[in-house]
Amino acid sequence: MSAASRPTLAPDPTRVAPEGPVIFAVMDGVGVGRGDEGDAVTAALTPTLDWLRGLPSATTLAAHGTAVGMPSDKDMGNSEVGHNAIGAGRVFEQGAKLVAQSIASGALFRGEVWRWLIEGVHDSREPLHFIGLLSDGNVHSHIDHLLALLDRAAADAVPKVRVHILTDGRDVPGRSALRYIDTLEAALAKLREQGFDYQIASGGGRMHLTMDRYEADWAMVERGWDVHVRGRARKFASARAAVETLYAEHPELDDQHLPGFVIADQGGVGAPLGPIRDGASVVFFNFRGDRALEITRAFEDDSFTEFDRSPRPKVRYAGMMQYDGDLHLPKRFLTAPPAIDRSMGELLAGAGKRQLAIAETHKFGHVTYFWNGNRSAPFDPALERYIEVPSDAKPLEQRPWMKAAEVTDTLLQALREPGPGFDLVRLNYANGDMVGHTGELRSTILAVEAVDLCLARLVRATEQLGGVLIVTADHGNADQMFDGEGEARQVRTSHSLNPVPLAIYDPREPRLGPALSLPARPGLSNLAATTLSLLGFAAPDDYDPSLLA
Ligand SMILES: O=C(O)[C@H](O)COP(=O)(O)O
Ligand SMILES: [Mn+2]
Ligand SMILES: [Mn+2]
Repeated sequence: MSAASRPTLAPDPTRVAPEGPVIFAVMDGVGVGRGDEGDAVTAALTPTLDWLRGLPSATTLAAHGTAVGMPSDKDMGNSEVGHNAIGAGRVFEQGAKLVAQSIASGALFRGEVWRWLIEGVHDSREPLHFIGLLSDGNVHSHIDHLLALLDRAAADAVPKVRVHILTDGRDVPGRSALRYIDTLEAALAKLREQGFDYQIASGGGRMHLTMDRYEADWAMVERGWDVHVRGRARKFASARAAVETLYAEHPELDDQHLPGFVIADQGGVGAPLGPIRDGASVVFFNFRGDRALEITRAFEDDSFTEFDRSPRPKVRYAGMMQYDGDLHLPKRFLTAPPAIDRSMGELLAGAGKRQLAIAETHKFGHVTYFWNGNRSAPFDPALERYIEVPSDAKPLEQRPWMKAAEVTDTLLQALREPGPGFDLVRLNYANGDMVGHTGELRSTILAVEAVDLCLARLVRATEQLGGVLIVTADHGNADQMFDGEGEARQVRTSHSLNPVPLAIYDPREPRLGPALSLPARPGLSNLAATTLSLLGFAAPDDYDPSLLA
């Protein structure tokens, strides 16, 4: 967009921007729990967070369910919807809801992309393949969407379907894969009774294959290519047999980390059921983009060099959604993504303000792509600097400090460079969330403590630079490491439904933080207007209101 056509921001005459930067720190996955045994945030030694939460400007924010555009308040928050709400200052109906609506209204199946996929396999007699995350987590996908697509494929007389399943264990209980496999198998068996050849063809853990994000580990995607496309992995007679065998052989693994497998005919010793060949149609049925972009590029990108795809099948490929609006990935998609426009990043770029976004690899796209409304490119490269601090590929429960210190080092160095400073810093600490997903309580406590050490450095830098510090989170995770109590207690690897903390530290204020004026249910979507206000601007009228009094 040219500078002339960019939306503009009006000044807020009642506010004076600080001399230094507004530093907006997202502690990923650090919610406000119940202070019980499984609350790693309360258990952690966090003197700085405790002090921040004692400021008059501290409160808690809704970060799940309808407050972030999810279908219902039973839905957890997640990084995508959380950072979208933070960045855009409004609540948009998110992928989970848009796909469900489009299926319910039939719009998805009336669209030309669905018809193109179906026509392709009618002509080629190759299967229609579905690849995606098999659970009801509703973070990246929902099994109900897959079931609806299968029914419709049968109604459209597609004779042969192959499903490639990624087991979850990260947005749902750690070992719950069989539940979803049984549901899927029952639906497939029903369709087979009607004469259709519909089968599960391959699978594996989502954190072992296919669903890498932000190019942290391309080898994961290559493993997925081998399993789904080439049909190369250990063979089993059924997905249930695969998962049961892998559970028994690897007592330490949950569903997210299961090795890849293929289903083969002749009771598991014959040919793999579903390699992807020329003429096939392929639907990646996840709606969320971060972990869908790399496999999408492997299918679509002609100048791809990340690994050797040969022989690369010529297929008709579509995503459940478009995953990146700037890069137009994928080219074809079944549901239009939320039309997130005029995010705070775009408005500030339009106002000539300088922004720095920084995180380690695991969360790099959260402060860039998600924050910008699922666009990866800066609005104005002359005004925006995006810094990725490389993550380790090592098990995070063994290194819960992750790269928090390095992120802070790099940030503080950038803030002390000579020349025009940054007006806004967008920062994410991955620890609470990424280590929370391992289900390891002790490691997660350390993860939260590592973040707290960094917050202390941010507090000092804020004072030295004459800035303002905003500390919050995108959703809970570390705050709830168990489900159930007593005998029924289970490790919880997924996010929580808890609210998240908010504190604004402004050393210029007599009570060290601005007075807040809170709506009935303050949420993440109030933070964009709040941030713009701290920077001396009035937010657009359709933004959810600022929390400053
Ligand atoms: O992708 C993931 O790691 C989980 O499904 C959700 O976690 P996030 O929303 O914090 O990324
Ligand atoms: Mn997150
Ligand atoms: Mn998470």
